[in-house]
Amino acid sequence: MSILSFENVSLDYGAAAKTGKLVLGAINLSLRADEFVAVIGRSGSGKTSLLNLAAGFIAPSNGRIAIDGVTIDRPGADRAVVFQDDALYPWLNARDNIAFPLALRSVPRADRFEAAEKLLNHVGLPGAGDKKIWELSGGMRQRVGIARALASSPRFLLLDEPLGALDALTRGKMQELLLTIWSQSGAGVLLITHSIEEALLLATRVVVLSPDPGRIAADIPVSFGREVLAGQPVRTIKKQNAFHSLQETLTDLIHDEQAERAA
Ligand SMILES: Nc1ncnc2c1ncn2[C@@H]1O[C@H](COP(=O)(O)OP(=O)(O)OP(=O)(O)O)[C@@H](O)[C@H]1O
Repeated sequence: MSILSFENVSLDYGAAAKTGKLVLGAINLSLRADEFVAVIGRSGSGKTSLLNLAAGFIAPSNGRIAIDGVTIDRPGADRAVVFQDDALYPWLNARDNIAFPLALRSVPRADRFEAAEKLLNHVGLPGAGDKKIWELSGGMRQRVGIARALASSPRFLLLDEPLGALDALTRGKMQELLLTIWSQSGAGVLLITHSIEEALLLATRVVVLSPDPGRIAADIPVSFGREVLAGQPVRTIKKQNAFHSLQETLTDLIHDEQAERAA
């Protein structure tokens, strides 16, 4: 089983940032390919920076990020990224957006078409392949973005607030889709979210980043996502005492000075 690891990783954005400020300090974190890790933390605590490091978009100032012991120094097909802004190509229809990573790998057109159709079904958009991007709702666009991320069969899905711009109802449906995809794809998930509730509902571990410099204040195993996958209604899960109590703990860790004390 693949493991994505941050080994003593620190980050400053160097002279270009003109602050010289350490954004992340000595992060040690491992993500197995059967885990769903949600990262929460105050604005500016370094969540997106952490994800960009895992994606290989930026390099650490110290330490290293590795998959199965091999250092990551660039983006790769083994890691797929989905952002809040779907970043789809407006000149391509839904099917060709999904098939794009396969076209880059010179997969024959008929095979790309077939794979994209399967992925459209998988994300709940059967028959939508010919749709133009501007014909799709925000939720549908994120579904296409997730399908495109899955097209390269990544070992890790790196999700930066992918549901942040969606209305509550759509977000709820998409949360369940993310869980299903995680359980079926065999890819590990690293999810950045501002929603404590979302982190608790989806993740197998919730990591709290505290700021200045960003460091891990808590790393808490949770299991509500498995209850969702087993068909337990989300509203029932959210009523559990255990859910409330973890919600409070995480809120305190993020908003109180406890984060600093716990580090
Ligand atoms: N490209 C960059 N150049 C310089 N500084 C940056 C850059 N990107 C982020 N920063 C700084 O790094 C710190 C952490 O930013 P980051 O976006 O990783 O935090 P975040 O926790 O994701 O924040 P938010 O929740 O607001 O999205 C901030 O102080 C930010 O200003």
